[in-house]
Amino acid sequence: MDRIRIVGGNELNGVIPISGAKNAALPLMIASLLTSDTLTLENVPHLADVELLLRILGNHGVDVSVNGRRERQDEGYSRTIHFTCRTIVDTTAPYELVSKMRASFWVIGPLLAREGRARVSLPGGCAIGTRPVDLFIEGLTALGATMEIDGGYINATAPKGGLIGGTYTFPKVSVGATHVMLMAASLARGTTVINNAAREPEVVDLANCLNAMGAKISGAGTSTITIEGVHSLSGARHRVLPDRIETGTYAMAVAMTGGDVTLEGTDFALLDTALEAVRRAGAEITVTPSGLRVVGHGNDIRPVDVVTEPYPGFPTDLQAQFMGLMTRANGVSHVTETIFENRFMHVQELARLGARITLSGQTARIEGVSRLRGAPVMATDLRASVSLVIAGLAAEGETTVSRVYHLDRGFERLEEKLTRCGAVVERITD
Ligand SMILES: CC(=O)N[C@H]1[C@@H](OP(=O)(O)OP(=O)(O)OC[C@H]2O[C@@H](n3ccc(=O)[nH]c3=O)[C@H](O)[C@@H]2O)O[C@H](CO)[C@@H](O)[C@@H]1O
Ligand SMILES: C=C(OP(=O)(O)O)C(=O)O
Repeated sequence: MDRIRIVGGNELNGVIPISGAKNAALPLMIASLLTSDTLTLENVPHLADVELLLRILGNHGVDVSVNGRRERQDEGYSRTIHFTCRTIVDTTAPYELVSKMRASFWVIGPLLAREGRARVSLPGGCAIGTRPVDLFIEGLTALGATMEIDGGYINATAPKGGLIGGTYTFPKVSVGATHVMLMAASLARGTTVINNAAREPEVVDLANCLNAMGAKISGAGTSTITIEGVHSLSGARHRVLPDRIETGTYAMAVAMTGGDVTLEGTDFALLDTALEAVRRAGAEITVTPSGLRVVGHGNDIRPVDVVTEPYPGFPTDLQAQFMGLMTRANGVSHVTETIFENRFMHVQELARLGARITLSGQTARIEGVSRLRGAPVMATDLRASVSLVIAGLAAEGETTVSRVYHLDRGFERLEEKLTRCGAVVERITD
């Protein structure tokens, strides 16, 4: 199993190109199930989750072609992929595939809308929380579907003639269930209104793509989304938006190590709450014509309290990284996690590097230390693993991060991007 070896202590200086967003690419790829025409997605990141979803979509009958053209001649980071699903050949999403990645459950929306039925395995248990699917069941039921659980699967059936527009008010904000409602309601008969919808930029990206395919969605990015169902959707060409979580992660890395890095191809507005927190911690962040410039001062990090919230609040997917940054602050900070009940597994690993963190319920109290020391640590989930990388970059000596497959789910060419900015980071394949 691969490990990442880091020798800490270097500043980061240079340019980091930001990839297309994993969390936008996944629902966009799933939207290809809604049409028999070709959906072309540009800027699709090369990640383990994307590769797995390509397999899952292939299972349903999606024909995939990657045109191989490198959009960045020198880097080859993003790809343009064409998805064509002339007919859905299988409406079952099996346990073996769905249990590996939660987002694959979202195929339930397009399968149900286009074929009138879907049998989709319940997603696997995930380390960061229980992550139930009750909101998907309630939401699709509001569109007239019958939803039954049988042998670990959800059997979803649309009424004769297809899904029917309806009104659904989410009792709790859910990104994935909002994606699924957008896709399902686009092909329903009549108008659907979703209240308390997720407002994440990835939801807006999906709605923009669906509209380019002929859907009639308004209000994406606000809490109330209205979808007028259409009879069919066509193909489209759409560019995946930049990865705000990758952007924030590298901004926090620079704030921690010190240095001067331009994050290319990204947009401050996608994550202003998180970047304001990094500014308050002492880094200078300016908007440039090509993205963002982050200047960090390493040893002069101020303590900042954050609370995770649905967008536009501080993202849970940057909580671990921010905690990593706070381990070296000049004082005490607090990080409160309100989205997932078990998203503090990085705490005990950061402690191996010398961090002083105590947990009380959903709040971590972090007492900044003047230095961290390298150690072997274990990645427990995607964002936790990158928080260990960030801390390792600022620690004295050598850190090895095991279980790197978590990192490969969501960070494209991480070691290459960091090495180009002066870090000592390498992958060790045993
Ligand atoms: C691939 C992808 O885009 N993943 C993101 C997506 O996950 P995902 O879409 O799975 O997260 P949700 O927004 O659905 O989850 C938010 C909260 O709602 C709960 N919930 C959700 C559905 C449901 O039926 N019942 C229920 O109780 C969850 O357990 C969680 O506590 O949004 C999360 C919150 O921003 C991010 O951390 C993930 O990176
Ligand atoms: C939690 C994440 O992904 P997933 O929802 O696929 O588990 C994430 O991207 O941080």
